[in-house]
Amino acid sequence: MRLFTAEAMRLADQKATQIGYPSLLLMDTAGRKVARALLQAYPNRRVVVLCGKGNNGGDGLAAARWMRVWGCEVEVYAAEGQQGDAKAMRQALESHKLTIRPLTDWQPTPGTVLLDALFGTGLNRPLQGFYADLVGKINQSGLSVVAADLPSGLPYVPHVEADLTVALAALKLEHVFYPHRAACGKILLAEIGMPPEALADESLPELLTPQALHALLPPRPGNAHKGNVGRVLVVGGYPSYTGAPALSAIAAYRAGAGLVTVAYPQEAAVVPPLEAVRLPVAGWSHAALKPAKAEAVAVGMGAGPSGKEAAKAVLELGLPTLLDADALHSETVEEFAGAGIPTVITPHPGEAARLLQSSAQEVAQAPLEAARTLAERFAVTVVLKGGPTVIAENGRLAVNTTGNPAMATGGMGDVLSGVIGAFLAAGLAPWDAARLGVYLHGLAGDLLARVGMLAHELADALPQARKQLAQGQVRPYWH
Ligand SMILES: NC(=O)C1=CN([C@@H]2O[C@H](COP(=O)(O)OP(=O)(O)OC[C@H]3O[C@@H](n4cnc5c(N)ncnc54)[C@H](OP(=O)(O)O)[C@@H]3O)[C@@H](O)[C@H]2O)[C@@H](O)CC1
Ligand SMILES: [K+]
Repeated sequence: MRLFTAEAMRLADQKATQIGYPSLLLMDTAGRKVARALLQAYPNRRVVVLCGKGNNGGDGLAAARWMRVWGCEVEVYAAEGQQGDAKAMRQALESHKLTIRPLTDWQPTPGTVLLDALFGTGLNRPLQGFYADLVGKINQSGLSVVAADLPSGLPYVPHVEADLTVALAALKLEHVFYPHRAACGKILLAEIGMPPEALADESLPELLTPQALHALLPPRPGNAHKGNVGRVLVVGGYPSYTGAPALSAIAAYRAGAGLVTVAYPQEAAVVPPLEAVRLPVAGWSHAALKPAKAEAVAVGMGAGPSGKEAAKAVLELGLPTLLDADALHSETVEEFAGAGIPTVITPHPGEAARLLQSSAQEVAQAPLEAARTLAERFAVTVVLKGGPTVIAENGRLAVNTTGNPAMATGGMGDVLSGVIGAFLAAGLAPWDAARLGVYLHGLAGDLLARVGMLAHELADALPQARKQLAQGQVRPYWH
C-alpha cells in the first residue's frame, strides 16, 4: 500500500480516467462511502453537509443525495460555481427536491452532525477571509464533525478539527504524519473503486501494513535451537548508562533471538538479563568481542563517549550491524558502509540532524526527505524515529503505521535496537529487518498504549504482538 501526496492523488485520478474509469463513478462512490461511514458513526442524527465548489464539495453533494435516498434528515449548504462532476452531483441532488442553501447561511444547530466537504486535496494555500472564519465557526460549534477525505484547511492553518475523517481511495500524508493526523480524529480508509493500476505507484513511500509485514516474519523451524534462529551481540553501556544494553538484550530475546550476548565495559554495572551471555570487556577491541557467537550486532546503546570506539571494535567483526545512539557519528557510519557491511542506523531527529548537519526541527518537519537524504548520503538503511518512524534505503521509503505517543519514554529506542538486531540475526535483509522491527515495536506499544508504560514492559509485549501479526489479527488504524 502506498502513501499519497495531493499531487500523486491527482495523477492517480488522471490515470483512472485515462484507462477508462468514469470519474463521476469515483465521486459517487466516494459520496456513498462517506455517507455510510457518517451514519454508522452517528446514527439517527440530523446531518448538515457543508460543500465547497471543488470536487471535495462534489463528494459532499453525492453523500447528501445518498443520505436523502436512505431516508435520513439532511440539510445542505454549498458554495456556488461547481463544474464538471461536482456540477453533475449538484443537479442530481436537486432532482431529489432537496433545497441547497448558500454556504453563507449556515449557523450551528445543536444536535446536528456536520459533514465537512469544503476542501480536500485541491487546497493549495491557507484559508483566509470567509473560509477561515467558517472553519473557526465549525471548530467552535462543539458539533461532531466528519471530514470527507481531509479536514478542510489541511495542511495549513486554520483547518477543521474532525472527529472522523473518511480518507478516499488512499491515505495521504496528512492521515499519517503528526500533527496533521491529530486533526483527522478517527480515520477510515474508503475504497472507492479506483482501478488498482491507477494506485500502483512504486515511487511513492510504502505504508507498512500487517499483510506485508506478516510475510516477513522469520519462520521458526520444527527443529529450531538457540543456534539456528539468530544470535545477537549487544555492545554498549557506560558507568552512567547501564540500563540501555540490558533493555536491548531483553528486546532481542523477546523478538525471537536464540541467544543474546551483552558486551559492556567491566567498570560499568550493567546487569544483562539472566538468559544472556555476559561479556565484560577491559576496553573496546575486536579481540575482546571475538568470543561472542553472533550473526548480527547492535552497538551504541548507552555507550556514552566510548560509542565510537565500541563501533570500531564491532566493524572488524564484519557482521550485519545496527548502529544506534552513541555509535551514530558520520565517520563511523561511513566506515561501515565503506566496508560493505549491511548496516542499519536508528537516529532520532536530533541524531539525524547531527549526521545531516541540520537542525532537529528541520528533520522533524520533513522526515521523508531527511530519511531519504541520510540513506543516499551514507548508503545504509535508515530508521528515522518519529511520529511516525520512516525507513529509507537506496531510493525507497517506508512509513510505519503502528506506535503511539505513550512510547515517548526513555529506553524505547534501546528496545527497538534489540528487535531489529534480532531480525538481522535471523537472516533478514536490513530493509526487511528494519521494517518488521519498527512495525512490531510499535504494535507492542499499541497493545499497551497507556501513558506511563515502561520500555521493558513494551519489550515484554513483543511476543503477543508477534503472535497477533502471525495470526492475522492486527487491524490497522484506518479500519
Ligand atoms: N483524487 C481522486 O481520485 C478523487 C477525488 N475526489 C475528491 O476530490 C477532492 C479534490 O478535489 P479538487 O481537486 O477539486 O479540490 P478541492 O479540495 O475540492 O478544492 C479545490 C477548490 O478549492 C478552491 N481553493 C483552493 N484553495 C483555496 C483557498 N485557499 N481558499 C478558497 N478556495 C480555495 C479551488 O479554487 P481555485 O484555487 O481554483 O480558486 C477549487 O475550487 C479530493 O479531496 C476528494 O474529496 C473524489 O471526488 C473522487 C476521486
Ligand atoms: K473536507
